[in-house]
Amino acid sequence: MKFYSLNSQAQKVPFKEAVIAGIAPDKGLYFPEFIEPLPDSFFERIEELSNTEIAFNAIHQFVSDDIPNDKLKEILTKILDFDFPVVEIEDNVATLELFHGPTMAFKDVGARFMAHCLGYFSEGENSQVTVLVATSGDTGGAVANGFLGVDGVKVVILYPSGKVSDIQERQLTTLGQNITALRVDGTFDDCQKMVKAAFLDKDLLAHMKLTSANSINVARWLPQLFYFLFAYKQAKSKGKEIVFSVPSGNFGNICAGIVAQKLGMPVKHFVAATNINDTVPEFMKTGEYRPKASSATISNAMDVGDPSNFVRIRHLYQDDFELLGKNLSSYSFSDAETKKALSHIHKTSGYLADPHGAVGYLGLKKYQENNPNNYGIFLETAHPVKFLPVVRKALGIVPEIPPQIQKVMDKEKKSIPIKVYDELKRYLLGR
Ligand SMILES: N[C@@H](CCOP(=O)(O)O)C(=O)O
Repeated sequence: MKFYSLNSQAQKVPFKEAVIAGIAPDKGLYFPEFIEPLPDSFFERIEELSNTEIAFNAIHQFVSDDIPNDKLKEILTKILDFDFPVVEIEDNVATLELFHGPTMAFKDVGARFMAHCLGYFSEGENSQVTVLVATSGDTGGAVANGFLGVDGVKVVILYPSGKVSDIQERQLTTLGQNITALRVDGTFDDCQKMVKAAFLDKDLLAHMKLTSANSINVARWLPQLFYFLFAYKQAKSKGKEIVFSVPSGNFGNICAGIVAQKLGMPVKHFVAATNINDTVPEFMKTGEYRPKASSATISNAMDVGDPSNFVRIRHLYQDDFELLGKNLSSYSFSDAETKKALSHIHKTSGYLADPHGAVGYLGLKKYQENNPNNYGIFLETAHPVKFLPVVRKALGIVPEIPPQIQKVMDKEKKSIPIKVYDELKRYLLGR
């Protein structure tokens, strides 16, 4: 298996090279040269398989021989050491909880997988790699946790000042060691632009090896497809067609879900639910992709105006707008609607959702208005405690702080303020 750049399909590279580079030399996102469907028997007996076995079957073709099978299984066992339960909320509405990992957000699996891959690839090598990552909230903490203390790796996290929750900020600014946080005076898109500018900067690249730990990196992106398979394993016995509603910001998670479908997993439809940062819902209405500056919302991890992975989704449908529309719907919701949904879900089912999950719920309900009788699963991408003030205000409830979060609560936040790309470059070059 090789990966090609979405900007030019000429030069193909193996998994290892794609992971180490993060992004292709022509700045395109890497994409697998084929997606081989898994045998029917895999889906027939998925309920008998462990999560590690499911993940191994799904990811093996992409990793090929770059990591030996035993090592790959060992990595998967380590990173999948928590639960991914599907919880029923209403008739035909359930949620897939992806927040039981160390930083309580769905990024934990991909971040830890990538950290282990890089760790394996750099074994016995005496080189240093700098992992650059832009975050609108959850990626930063997961990457900081996943890469903490990994030899030969320095992590630099860029986050938009004042636009992530207090707990998210603590998760990415308090660990120290090989992790540094840069507090950017701007939006997530500004952070993401600076990271991409660094990959284009020949002068910088002459001095250091850089890679990305955002979902543009295939080792961060692809493991997210496991979630959809784990959900299918739990929901299959319902005997109903499944609709997945995915709260979406940078669109890596939903794109991985579509890869799971390409692997042969039965899915009726995908819903990409966004907050008011509605670049994709607008595209699905008009066929025109018009990125815009992101606006701050209470579901801040989705405050993205130019989602990196949407280009991969378009590629999966050969840029055929009609074909895409048959499999994917996209709706956007305001903060007022999100708060109302948080409260509605809690009142009617007792379930405590987070603002991102609430947007996913709204997307699913909207789809089900015209498409009843399917079984809908919306993804709960982060634990509600990460958005304490929002949940407290909307529901008057203070969720109990789990130990994973408690351990960062009293630590001192440390970050370096920056405004423009030159400041990032100077920091990276130690000038
Ligand atoms: N929602 C993200 C934004 C970056 O997404 P990624 O999946 O590409 O890392 C966040 O929480 O930072």
